[in-house]
Amino acid sequence: MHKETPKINYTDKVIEIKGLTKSFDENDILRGVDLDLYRGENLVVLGRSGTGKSVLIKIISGLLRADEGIVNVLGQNVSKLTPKELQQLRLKLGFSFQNSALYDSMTVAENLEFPLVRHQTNLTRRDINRIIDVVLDAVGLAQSRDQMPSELSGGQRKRIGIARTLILKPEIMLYDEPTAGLDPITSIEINKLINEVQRRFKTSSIIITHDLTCARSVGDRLVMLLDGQFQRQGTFEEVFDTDDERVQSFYNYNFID
Ligand SMILES: Nc1ncnc2c1ncn2[C@@H]1O[C@H](COP(=O)(O)OP(=O)(O)OP(=O)(O)O)[C@@H](O)[C@H]1O
Repeated sequence: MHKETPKINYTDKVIEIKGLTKSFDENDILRGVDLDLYRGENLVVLGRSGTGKSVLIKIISGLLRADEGIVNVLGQNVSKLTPKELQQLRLKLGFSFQNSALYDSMTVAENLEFPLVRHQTNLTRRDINRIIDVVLDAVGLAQSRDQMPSELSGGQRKRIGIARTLILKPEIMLYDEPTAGLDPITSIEINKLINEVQRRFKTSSIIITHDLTCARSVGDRLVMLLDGQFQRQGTFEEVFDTDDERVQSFYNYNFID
């Protein structure tokens, strides 16, 4: 599947990382990472298990501190922010994580309302309903407003999780393994949704995935973390057009059942 060409502003960096290092005890995980995310772009981050992809996302969102290097997010140096400033910045980041579970005792609409009224206290009931309708429509689940999470399929729950993230209008979306645990057809629907979110909400996104079908269908650009650095980057074809065995084995592994 080829995506429509999105509007990407290659002069406007929403994330800029230079020389980032991070170790845990003797374990050097990130060894001088440079990375840019441009406004409007879907950037796919590939890498084997344990290479530090989640650590990178945690550093971007200020949950972990870098040892060295500069991490600028929406023009702010993350390591220099006060806890309050960091909290403000995090509101502009939307997290779609595997474990971002819905509240089982609340309807879909109540699940969506929860973060909204927590962070925006001046909304009327009519505003809240309108915003819920917009995000439900965006994820194609307008009819599920009053359903309970237990009545939804895995793919539908994933969609509602994304809707709940979109409700605060994030500038940057961070997707961690968006298709993990989903069947191939549902995965394709989620890939389409990621592209739809990019187009409709003008978000810039980092998508961490091992799923090469996902990588190919959502990524405007791909980077691969190898031995603590981004050593391959470009389109899907550019990243995999190499004799580097580490890259080839990553590719081949994906297509072995
Ligand atoms: N808080 C921590 N303390 C100590 N070690 C950590 C901590 N967080 C991560 N690590 C280590 O850093 C390495 C990279 O972890 P990370 O979770 O970023 O991998 P990943 O690339 O996201 O893997 P996966 O694809 O399996 O999710 C692992 O060896 C992990 O054990």
